[in-house]
Amino acid sequence: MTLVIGLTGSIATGKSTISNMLIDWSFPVIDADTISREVVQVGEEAYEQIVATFGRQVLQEDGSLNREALGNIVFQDESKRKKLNQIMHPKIRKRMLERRDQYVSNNVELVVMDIPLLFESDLFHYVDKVLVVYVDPDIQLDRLTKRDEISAEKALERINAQIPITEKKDLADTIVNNGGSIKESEDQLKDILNTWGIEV
Ligand SMILES: CC(C)(COP(=O)(O)OP(=O)(O)OC[C@H]1O[C@@H](n2cnc3c(N)ncnc32)[C@H](O)[C@@H]1O)[C@@H](O)C(=O)NCCC(=O)NCCS
Ligand SMILES: Nc1ncnc2c1ncn2[C@@H]1O[C@H](COP(=O)(O)OP(=O)(O)OP(=O)(O)O)[C@@H](O)[C@H]1O
Repeated sequence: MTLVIGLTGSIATGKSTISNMLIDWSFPVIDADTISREVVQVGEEAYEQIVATFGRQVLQEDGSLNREALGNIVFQDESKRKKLNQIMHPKIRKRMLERRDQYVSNNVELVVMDIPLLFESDLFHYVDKVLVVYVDPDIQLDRLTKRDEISAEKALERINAQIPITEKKDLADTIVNNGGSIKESEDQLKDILNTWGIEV
């Protein structure tokens, strides 16, 4: 039996930091952000639909997607974000589930699905356990502005495009509180996996 863990959080709470630990321990991680980049490669169906919907203003000179330009549009306008989600989410979900099913049919012990919008997109049905990477909202804002070198205003646009991390915390099977040191988070993660019968 494969245990399927849904790893989530909100923007900049530390999902990648935690998923990198799992990758270092050789557990398979299926990353929604990586897949969201695959499905918009030039010539893919989602790419064509994005150009048809948002116009060539969201392309770079070489024709590839200008992520910053598209981000500036969709994080300022919920109806445009919904349009983008309608184009991309079914395709991201399909690829993620195909990869999950491959791991399950190979009977691996554990597979992790790293999905920022696990709750927003109702994807928690596809996993056995939900692990939320939590930090207090003030730390989230501080880390996001520093990591992406953006203003608090821009950071809040992105934060407010998701369910608040304080609410996700209550929906989780368990949380890693990533407000302390990386080592403290790693210790919490090891304990959680051990509780779920996975040796690290
Ligand atoms: C708008 C885009 C082009 C901006 O690209 P950019 O490189 O700046 O950001 P990146 O993709 O690395 O996402 C960073 C974080 O933003 C948040 N985020 C991304 N898309 C969304 C969204 N539609 N709604 C809410 N939050 C989002 C997530 O926390 C994600 O981890 C891109 O985020 C995108 O294509 N989004 C739609 C697909 C999607 O929902 N991806 C999220 C994972 S399923
Ligand atoms: N425990 C920690 N202490 C200090 N800084 C941290 C800690 N964990 C993560 N960070 C930093 O906080 C920022 C956000 O972390 P990370 O990129 O892992 O978040 P994320 O949830 O994957 O973000 P996104 O939703 O954008 O994909 C990064 O700059 C990271 O280096």
